[in-house]
Amino acid sequence: MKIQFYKYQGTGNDFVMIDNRQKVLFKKDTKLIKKLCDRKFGIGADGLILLENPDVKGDDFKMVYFNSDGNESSMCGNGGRCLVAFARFLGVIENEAVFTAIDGPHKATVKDGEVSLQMQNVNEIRKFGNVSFLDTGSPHHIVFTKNVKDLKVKEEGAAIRFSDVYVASGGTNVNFVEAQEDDTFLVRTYERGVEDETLSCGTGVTAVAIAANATGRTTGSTVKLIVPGGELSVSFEKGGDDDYKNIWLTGPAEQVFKGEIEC
Ligand SMILES: N[C@H](CCC[C@H](N)C(=O)O)C(=O)O
Repeated sequence: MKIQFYKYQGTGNDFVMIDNRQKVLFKKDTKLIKKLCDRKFGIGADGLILLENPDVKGDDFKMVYFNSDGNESSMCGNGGRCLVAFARFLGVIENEAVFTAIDGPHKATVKDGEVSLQMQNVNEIRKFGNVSFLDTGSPHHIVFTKNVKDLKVKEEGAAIRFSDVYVASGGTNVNFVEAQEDDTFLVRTYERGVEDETLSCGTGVTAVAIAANATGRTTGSTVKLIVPGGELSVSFEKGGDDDYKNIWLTGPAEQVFKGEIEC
């Protein structure tokens, strides 16, 4: 069977995109999805995303996300932004989208080559000294530290991701953060399900921006995140303590190439 695919990347977080409105791909085929994401034996990507017909009235489409280990996973912020760009390329939307992903409904807008994605509200943030933990559609352990550029992210991230604290609940993503200015942070991320450092993590930088505000490390409601793959921004409204809504993740999302693969 030949499958047509498109390759997208958002600040270096890269994805195989498939228009699955005609049900070309069998979702439970973990082995196939893992192979398609393999950087030597397949197309190569951090994840694979299906654009599907909407289940919810009023939606433009549905998002189904798989990590490169082949397993369906929680929300992908950069992937959601790339999916909106893909839907626009296919003519499914113009410059606005409403869709449903595993973590619920999302709105998105496309403007000046950037995609802004509304993320789920946050109302629970656990804080222990320089560590925070919160879920922005995916779980994120955040370490505020120094000299982030010298860290062994894969090693140190895996140790936390597979620690007793998290392993029973399915693990977590791990973000190492260094303040640059009041409203700017450097972030490097170890991603669950990729089991390596990725060049960017959308739900991760969203979690970092909110944790920075919730712990008083930034006073603004728009935060710039510098990741190895580029720059993203996160804006939000703060209600009461640890109560954040109207959260938007903004950044580039580009088509790299398209292809066909026999599988
Ligand atoms: N690896 C994450 C999902 C993708 C998150 C990331 N690619 C993003 O942009 O949010 C997890 O299993 O929790």
